[in-house]
Amino acid sequence: MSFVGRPNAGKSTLTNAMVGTKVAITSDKPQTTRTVVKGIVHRSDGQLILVDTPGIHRPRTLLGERLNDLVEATWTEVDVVAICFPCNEKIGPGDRRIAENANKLKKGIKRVAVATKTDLATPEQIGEHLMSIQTLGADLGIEWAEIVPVSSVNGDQVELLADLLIKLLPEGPPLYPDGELTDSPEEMIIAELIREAALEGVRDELPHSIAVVVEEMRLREDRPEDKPLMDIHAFLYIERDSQKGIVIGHKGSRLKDVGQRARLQIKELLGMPVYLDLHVKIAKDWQRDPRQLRKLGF
Ligand SMILES: Nc1nc2c(ncn2[C@@H]2O[C@H](COP(=O)(O)OP(=O)(O)OP(=O)(O)O)[C@@H](O)[C@H]2O)c(=O)[nH]1
Repeated sequence: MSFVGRPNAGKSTLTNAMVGTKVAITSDKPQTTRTVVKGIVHRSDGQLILVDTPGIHRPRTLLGERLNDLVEATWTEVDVVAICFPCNEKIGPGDRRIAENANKLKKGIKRVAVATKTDLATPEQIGEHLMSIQTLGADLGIEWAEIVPVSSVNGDQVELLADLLIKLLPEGPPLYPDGELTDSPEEMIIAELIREAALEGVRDELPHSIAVVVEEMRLREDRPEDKPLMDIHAFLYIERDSQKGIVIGHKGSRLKDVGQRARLQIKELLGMPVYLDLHVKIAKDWQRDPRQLRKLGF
């Protein structure tokens, strides 16, 4: 199944809350998610495969177009599409467009509405929000299989959502081995963790300009077996020379801080200490350049 919704609706946070571990990075900047991440929830009554997708938006760059295409391609592969409508924001034209698109999907796909971020709204606001979702469904002729309010931050109703979603899935053999929580390669998760750390505290256009690629990752040689160390070399790409100063900070302080925060997360992921070598590079206007996009994995 797949969570969809406009940027910042809380899709990645909900994916992580359901999987119980961080498989997708999150931030308060819209359009953080750039890849399709699969999170797997293992339960006694079934396996729920969550496909976290980039938020749908009006594309302004080639990257934006590619991301929208990716989402629409995902929609054809799933059994359930759950549209996220954050409770702290009114339902707007963006939500409507997404719901309309979801409605064009093939007949068998079930539609679920998830009212996210309930912790940010009063019970009255949540009530009104649920009514608006109902009305939107009626307007567009969408039959919601469920409408579920949740909070990923305090965990409210997250378990219930998993119960309801599993019931909507067709019966079949498990698709992933027990214990596997994501299908993303380790290098990709690591690059994402670095990007997440780099997004903290940057503003305006800069969050969109940042891309991270892990160039090399290998166990340090000559280490005792019980004291492994992973060497990781990564590049943090930006689009313009003028962005360099902000990312690196005074005497490299900001980059150092980003590296430190990312390193702790990577250490937790890999279960071993990590040496992270992080360099900043310029890939001029990469969001609009097909060649650069390819190089960066889009
Ligand atoms: N208070 C509260 N904040 C939430 C909740 N879920 C998500 N957020 C916050 O909302 C922001 C966006 O969350 P994401 O999960 O990154 O949203 P997304 O829909 O994946 O966003 P894109 O990647 O931009 O498409 C982050 O700052 C989250 O911490 C929630 O249940 N409660």
